Amino acid sequence: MLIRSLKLKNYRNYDLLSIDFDSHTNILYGDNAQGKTNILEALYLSGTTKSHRGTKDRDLIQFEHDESHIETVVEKNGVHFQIDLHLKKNSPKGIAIDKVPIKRASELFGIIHFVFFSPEDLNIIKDGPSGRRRFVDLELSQLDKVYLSNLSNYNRIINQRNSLLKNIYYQKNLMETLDVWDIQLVEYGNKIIERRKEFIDQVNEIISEVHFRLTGGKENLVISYEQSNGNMTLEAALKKNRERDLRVKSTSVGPHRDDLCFSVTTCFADNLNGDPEDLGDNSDQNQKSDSSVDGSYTVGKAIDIRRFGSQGQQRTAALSLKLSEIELVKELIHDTPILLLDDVLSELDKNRQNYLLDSIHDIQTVITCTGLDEFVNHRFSINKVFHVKNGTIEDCQ
Ligand SMILES: Nc1ncnc2c1ncn2[C@@H]1O[C@H](COP(=O)(O)OP(=O)(O)OP(=O)(O)O)[C@@H](O)[C@H]1O
Repeated sequence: MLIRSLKLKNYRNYDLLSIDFDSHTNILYGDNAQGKTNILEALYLSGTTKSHRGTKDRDLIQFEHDESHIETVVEKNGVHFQIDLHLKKNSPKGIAIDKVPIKRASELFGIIHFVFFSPEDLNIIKDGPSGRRRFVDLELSQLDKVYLSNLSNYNRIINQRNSLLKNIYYQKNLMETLDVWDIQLVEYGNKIIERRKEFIDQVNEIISEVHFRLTGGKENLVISYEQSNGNMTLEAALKKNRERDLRVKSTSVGPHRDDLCFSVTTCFADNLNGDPEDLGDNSDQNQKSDSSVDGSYTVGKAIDIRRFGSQGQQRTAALSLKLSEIELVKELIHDTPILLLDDVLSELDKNRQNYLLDSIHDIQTVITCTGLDEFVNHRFSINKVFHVKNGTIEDCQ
């Protein structure tokens, strides 16, 4: 799949924009706050109907306007599709495929798939659980229609249950209705947990090798899904926490409180084979404890890098996660997704930049940056360069 073109009208800081993309590497460069990320956001919106920044539609519309238009032409299996989004200040957005209006965003499924990579993604392990849940939800919402529908039902139920918990404080007779919400919460919650676990299993099949190579053979990385209900069933945990929920007027267990754990084991190689270009900057972070000897290297104790990892270790694991996401999406959709790289290169050291650029040479990519030095230094082949300046674009090649 490829993006061929994008047109914007009254979107963020663009009055009018028309841009044709190359099928390989496209660079948008310019100073800060000129509108580079706005273009990536508009592309992402045309595939998912949502802003990657979580911005509401009304804030995407250009100041002092009531409506905005995004028109994207994509190509899939040699066939062109035109996706139109019509954002309105006071009513839901209109979406059309080839000028035929669609009712549900899920009808866009399968036409286009984006992987968005921003500097915030590099902090996914260091920051709190909400970013990690968001990562899974954003990806699964593009991969799985049923998941998207279960998630929106679940979120609706959580909102209803939380407002009920508040109202019970004033109207005790409402207590009887709590069971009805709990039954539905368990039904959708379990479906979400099951699908997330399956997704994490799929990521694990890829990430261990990616991470091993990225750290020059020094680390193994495994992700596990952590349920807020621990070993209890969701139903039992809801019952157990009911008193507390009523007191704090909020639902304390369920997939909206779950997390991902990132465990790293360090490999102490006596005679490490392969070609560890030394990417690791955290070799002394782990204590050599509880070691067991496995062939030519010794494996240290697993540590939870959310709590005990060095910053470098956390960022490398985050890069492994993103690279694995790209690989997994490729496998699952039997096509290459489109990669949107928002000023990520400047956040990485030379070796990791190299690794990332090498990994994406076969994917259509739109990259934002403030300068072109990184690409020149890496002799990375660029197919199209656009200079972004204050809501206008100049085609440089
Ligand atoms: N609704 C809106 N209407 C008009 N302009 C907007 C709107 N929302 C944001 N902007 C403007 O868009 C610009 C920011 O654009 P963007 O986030 O794409 O910057 P950028 O070029 O990616 O910058 P950086 O390199 O700092 O990330 C700012 O000038 C901001 O004022």
